[in-house]
Amino acid sequence: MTIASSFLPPVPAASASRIPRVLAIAGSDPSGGAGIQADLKSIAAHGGYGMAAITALTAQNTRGVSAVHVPPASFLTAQLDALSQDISIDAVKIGMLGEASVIDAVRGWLEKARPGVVVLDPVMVSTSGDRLLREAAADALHTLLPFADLITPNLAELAILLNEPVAGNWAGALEQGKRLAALTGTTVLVKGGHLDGGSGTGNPGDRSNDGGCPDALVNTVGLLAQDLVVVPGERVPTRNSHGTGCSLSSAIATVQARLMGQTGAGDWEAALREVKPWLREALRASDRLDVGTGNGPVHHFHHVQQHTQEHGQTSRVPAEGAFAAALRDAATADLEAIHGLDFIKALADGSLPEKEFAYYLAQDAMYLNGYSRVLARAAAIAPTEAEQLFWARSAQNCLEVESELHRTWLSTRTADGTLGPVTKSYVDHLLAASVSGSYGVLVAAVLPCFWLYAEVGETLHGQFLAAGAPDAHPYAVWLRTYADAEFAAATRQAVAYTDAAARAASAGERDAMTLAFRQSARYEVEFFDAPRLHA
Ligand SMILES: Nc1ncnc2c1ncn2[C@@H]1O[C@H](COP(=O)(O)OP(=O)(O)OP(=O)(O)O)[C@@H](O)[C@H]1O
Ligand SMILES: Cc1ncc(CO)c(N)n1
Repeated sequence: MTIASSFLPPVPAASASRIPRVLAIAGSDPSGGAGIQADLKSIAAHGGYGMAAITALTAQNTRGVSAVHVPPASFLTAQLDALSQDISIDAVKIGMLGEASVIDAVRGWLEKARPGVVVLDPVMVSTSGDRLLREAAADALHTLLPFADLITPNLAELAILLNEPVAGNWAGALEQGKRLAALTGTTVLVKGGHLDGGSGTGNPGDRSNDGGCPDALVNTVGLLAQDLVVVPGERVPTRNSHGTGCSLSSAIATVQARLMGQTGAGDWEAALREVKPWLREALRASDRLDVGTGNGPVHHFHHVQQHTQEHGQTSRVPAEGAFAAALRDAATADLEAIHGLDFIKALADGSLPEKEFAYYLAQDAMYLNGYSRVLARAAAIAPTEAEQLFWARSAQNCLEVESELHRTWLSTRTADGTLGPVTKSYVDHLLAASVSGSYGVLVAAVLPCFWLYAEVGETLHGQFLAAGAPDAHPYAVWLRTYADAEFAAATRQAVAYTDAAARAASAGERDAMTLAFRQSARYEVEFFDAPRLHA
């Protein structure tokens, strides 16, 4: 076998849906947010098969780089040769190179292997401000640029590559991008991550300004539909921007390789438009990772459903809002049943006998006393202080409403003070949920009293207003106060906490939550029907 033929990769089987094989030639970030670790996650997140030839080892975390070790460049060549002798590589992403000998090794390999897609992220300085490329290696890097199909410098790297001051604004950065494209004959992606779009503090890792975050593709040789394609983007207010550059370049390389496989031609603009929203959501979801105390990593797999393990069985964690939406669906029939009740219809049109209204008020006061104790129990076992405070406040509110009922509505009425059968069953059900030991089951059980009450209130209030809010209506005062904006806000909060509890729960616990919620929703119907039966 000749030396040259040993570099010829096996002919790939033609298939439109082939998984792109993407090689990252980059440094290691042991904290997992940047470097090859980020590259492999990004490649996988875009459906590629990731490979990694390591140029350098760094000792770093989310606060900074404390040491860099560059193994002999000949060993990098050995890694690269091992890959290209065996595997067809659809795309290469190049990241941290460290020093000139490494750059020479990569260039030597690219000359032989000629991969179809080469994206070069000219990594020089980390987010934390630490050098990842020796100053003396800048010239060597220039010799590598013409081998790239896409170069992805940030604003500082763009300036260094051109030997110019850092652009003061986006227009200046685009001009620099054009100059670099002309100089290298390559397409340049100008990244807006470091633009100071608003109230940012200017600290290296602080992206917390409120301007946009555009990126732009620039070239001068007709590889794009236009010389300049600006892709606008929303700026995510987070300091978790560690590795955004690495993640973006690997993702683009992967999508470009996929497009090449599907259509035979790449499309940088399409690749960028696909990757940018993914990166935005990865930044948005970064808090969920809770990694490190500095500039944390982005959540590469934010779009993948989380799973929980229970009794050796894996179950899907519902997407945010999905559990609450399912509960709401389950309660639709109950809500319709409530609106069909004689009690509600008569309350709305004013024909409700006073005796039934008085019964309802007296039972409501008794119910609220029990409900308040159950809410206090939710406060006691709440997982966060915000939730503790919310349930404690709700418990207090209930007691205040109860005493208000006695002070005003009930003081002038004669109502039977004995606990009615529906009130007793409903409160017993809530008390059972409160000793179930599950916070999720407890909050699901108390939710219908917020949710259905708020929705019934809104409908009745709306009907009352639509009828011209007649003062002569016997229950006018009651109906006027029924729809309360503060209560509606508390209801939304209770729904959100229940949804979050469901996402943290096991599948079995979620089922128990659903059951507890449905039973309470049923009791809401019966509670409104009780005056007709028991007054
Ligand atoms: N706060 C943010 N909100 C939205 N997008 C962002 C934000 N910060 C960076 N980006 C995007 O991340 C990508 C990388 O841009 P950036 O200019 O940060 O590169 P970089 O400095 O090379 O990254 P790194 O932090 O990994 O060194 C770009 O697509 C940019 O638009
Ligand atoms: C290994 C490595 N490569 C690139 C970067 C740039 O984010 C980093 N911090 N670490």
